[in-house]
Order: sequence, then structure tokens, then C-alpha cells
Amino acid sequence: MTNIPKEKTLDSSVKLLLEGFPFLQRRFRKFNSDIFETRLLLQKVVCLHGPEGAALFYDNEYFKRNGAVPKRVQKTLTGENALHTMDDAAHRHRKEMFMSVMSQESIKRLLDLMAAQWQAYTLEWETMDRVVLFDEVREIMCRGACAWTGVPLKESEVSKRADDFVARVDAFGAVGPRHWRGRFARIRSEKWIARIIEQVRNGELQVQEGTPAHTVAWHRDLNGELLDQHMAAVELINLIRPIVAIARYITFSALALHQFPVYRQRILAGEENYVEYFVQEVRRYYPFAPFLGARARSDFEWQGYEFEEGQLVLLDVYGTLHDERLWERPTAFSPERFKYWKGSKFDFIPQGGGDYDSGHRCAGEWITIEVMKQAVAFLTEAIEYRVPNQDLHYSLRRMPTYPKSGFVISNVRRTGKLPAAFASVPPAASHAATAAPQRCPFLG
Ligand code: HEM
Repeated sequence: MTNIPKEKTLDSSVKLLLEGFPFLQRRFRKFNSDIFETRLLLQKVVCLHGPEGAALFYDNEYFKRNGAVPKRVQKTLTGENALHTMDDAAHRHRKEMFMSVMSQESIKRLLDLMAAQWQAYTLEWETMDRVVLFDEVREIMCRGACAWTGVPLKESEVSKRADDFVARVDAFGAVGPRHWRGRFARIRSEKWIARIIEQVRNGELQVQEGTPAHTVAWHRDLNGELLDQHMAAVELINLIRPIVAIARYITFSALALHQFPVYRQRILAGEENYVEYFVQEVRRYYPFAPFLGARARSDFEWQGYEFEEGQLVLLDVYGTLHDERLWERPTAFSPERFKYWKGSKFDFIPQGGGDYDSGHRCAGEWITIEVMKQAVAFLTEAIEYRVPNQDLHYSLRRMPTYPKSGFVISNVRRTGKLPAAFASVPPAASHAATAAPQRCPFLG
């Protein structure tokens, strides 16, 4: 039996808050090991790093999620008792519902709805002195996500609803006011969406079959029962809120285009798949999810280390994405690396690893990649802009993080060119046109 290297500490929770994203990575380096033990929130925690650690973490035989996601994260980010906390047959059944709305056709519909929003917003940006990209893109994402799911969004509530979704994500690594903002935002958004579920079920709101609102409202659990209204709201939000969260990756994409202009040129040169390499590198390079948690199902041994039943285990997402053994010059931004990447399901894990259907890998990873590709194509081909002086620093201590200024652009001009993916998409006549699905130009 080998002893797991142990951090000498009564509790490291404060250090985690102070150090942020690199907290785990620093300790793996200090111990020169892909496993170590520490104490967080007054409990013993075993931390795993790298593809072998990830393969173990995603092995359903050894780990479960029930009891692993802290209540403070459920009460802000995910909602309580959501898919993220389920296991075994019940998880697979609920996950099937999520994956059923991730078909190519469904994602294409989302992209068309988003494209109309990009066009409507840039019309307005031309008239504005300064545009805070993060603030605008979260609205674009919120409108697109609501239209796609089938959730009506009044013009007057766009900003408030988008704010609440942002606040819920913003709360996941926070204590104090930021955490409480997230809690209140969860309560408001769940109340709103629970009413939508009620209206879909009683026929007050007509939504097309196949849309996420229809799918979730009429989904039956393994016992054949509809989800209770609140649970259905939690899960429908788990399809909307994370789309709004893509605004962070899009803001980081704009930052990358600004900081590394050579890649803007390569994208404009039209090299095949280059936009995809670029967004993959954005997802690797910039921080989002720091780590993930699971609990051991029973006592077991792995590589000579002993795990105890109920043991809390964390998987180091940020550190694995910046490990020099996996990524050449990990601190350099280099989309080219994805040209040659022959990775596994366990090394490139910005949205989790392993399988989509049987495991907890992010249900929305394909959406994230496609929505980011669309945004990058738009930012490079459809508009020109200036980037005035501003504070573009993003703090690794803040979880989650984004550039302090929100990425301000000015002098926005439409080029008159539309990326190929937009060519067939009629612009939204007004924001309201795509916000209410009944009047959506694509769904009729
Ligand atoms: C900003 C982009 C996103 C990031 C960084 C992200 C990240 C993650 C991560 C780290 C997980 C946990 C994986 C695990 O527990 O092993 C996850 C799970 C999940 N994500 Fe995402 N995600 C994003 C976008 C999306 C989108 C667009 C959707 C849906 C439209 C989505 C829906 C989900 C769902 C339903 C789960 C739970 C899966 C399960 O437990 O089986 N996410 N995501």
C-alpha cells in the first residue's frame, strides 16, 4: 500500500479561495504526484490530476455523484437534485432526455436563432460609442437560448433574466454577496420557468414537439411520472443558463483575437477547420471550471492507494488543461496544437470527460463549440471594431473569471460580409421577433 501524499493543514478552504484556479495544480507540483490529500470545508478530500486520474474519476463502478455537489453550488448554479447529482439508471434516463435535444438539427436551429440575434445586435452596436461585449453577448445568448428552448421572453425582461443567469454562474466559487446574488437569482429564475412548465402542461403556452420546453415538460422519469413542476423548471434552466454562460468563452475569444492578432489573420485566410482549433484552444487556455467532485461508492484500491467508502474526490480540471506533460508549452496560446491533437476522452476536459450518455460529461459541449465558432466567425468576418484602452486583466483568484472591463469595443462597423453559416439567415426584424417563439422566423 502506498500512502497518499498529505497536505499538512487543518483546513485549506481559505487558501483555495485566496489562490483560486491554480490551488490544486500548485500542490500536485509540490508533491510531484498526480494524487494528494487535503482538507476542504472541514472534510478530507483526495485530489486527482491528469488523464489517469480522470479515467478513474469517471469510472461509475468506483464513484457516484450523489452527495458530491455542495449544497451551496446546488442552491446557486445547478438547482437542487438536478442531473448533475444523479447516478446509475436514473441518471442515464434523465441524461437521455438532455441528449435528445442535442441532435444536429436541433443545434442548427439554435445557431439560426443566434445568427439573427448577432445581426440585430450589431446593427445597434454601430450606433453606440462603446459596447461592453460581455454584457451584450449574454443578452444575445439569453434571447437565443429562450427562443430555442421555447420559453417566451418579453422585451422588458431580457436584461433582468440574462443578469440572473449570469449571477447564478458567477456564484459558484463565491462567498458573501456574490453567493447571495446567485441564490436570489436561482429562486427568481426557477419561479419564472416553473410557471412556463405549468403553462406548457395546461395548454396555455403552445410549444413545438422536440423543443426543449416540450421535451422537459413531458419527460417521464423511470417510474413513469412527469417530473414535478419545480424539478422540470430546474432541468429546463439547465439547458438555458449554461448557454448564457458561453458569453464568458466568447468574451475570452474576443480577448484572444485581440491579444494574439496573428490568429485573426489565419481565421480570415479561411484555413480549413481553423476556427475550430481556435475555439478549442480558448476552452483549454482560459479558465472556467476549476475542478469537479465525486464520492467513492465503497472501499477500493487504485495504483496502490487506498480509497474509503464515501471519500470525497476532486478532479483537477484547470491543472489538467495546463499540464506540460500533456500540452507542449501549456502557457502559450496556440490553436495549432489542435491540428495534431490525438487526445483521449480524459485529457481535454474543460467540460468534463468520459462519455456523454453513461457519464456526467457536459450535455452541452457540442452546442458550446458551435456557438463559439459562430461568434468567432462573426467577430472576425462580419464586423470591424476598435479595442480602446481598458483593464483586460482576468484574475485567476476569481472563480469563475473574465476580463475586468467585460471587453469594451468601439467604432463598430459592419463589413457587409456574412460568414457562410449566416448567409441563409434572415436578420431579426427586432429583438422581440426572435424572443417570442410564436413569432420566430424559423419556427413559424
Ligand atoms: C460555458 C460553457 C460550458 C461549460 C464550461 C460547461 C462545463 C460543464 C462541466 C464542467 C460539467 C460537469 C461535468 C461533470 O460533472 O463531470 C457540465 C455538466 C453539464 N452541462 Fe455544461 N458547460 C457548458 C455549457 C453547457 C451547455 C451549453 C449546456 C446545455 C445547453 C450544458 C449542460 C450541462 C448539463 C445538463 C450538465 C450535467 C451533465 C451530467 O451530469 O450528466 N452545459 N458542464
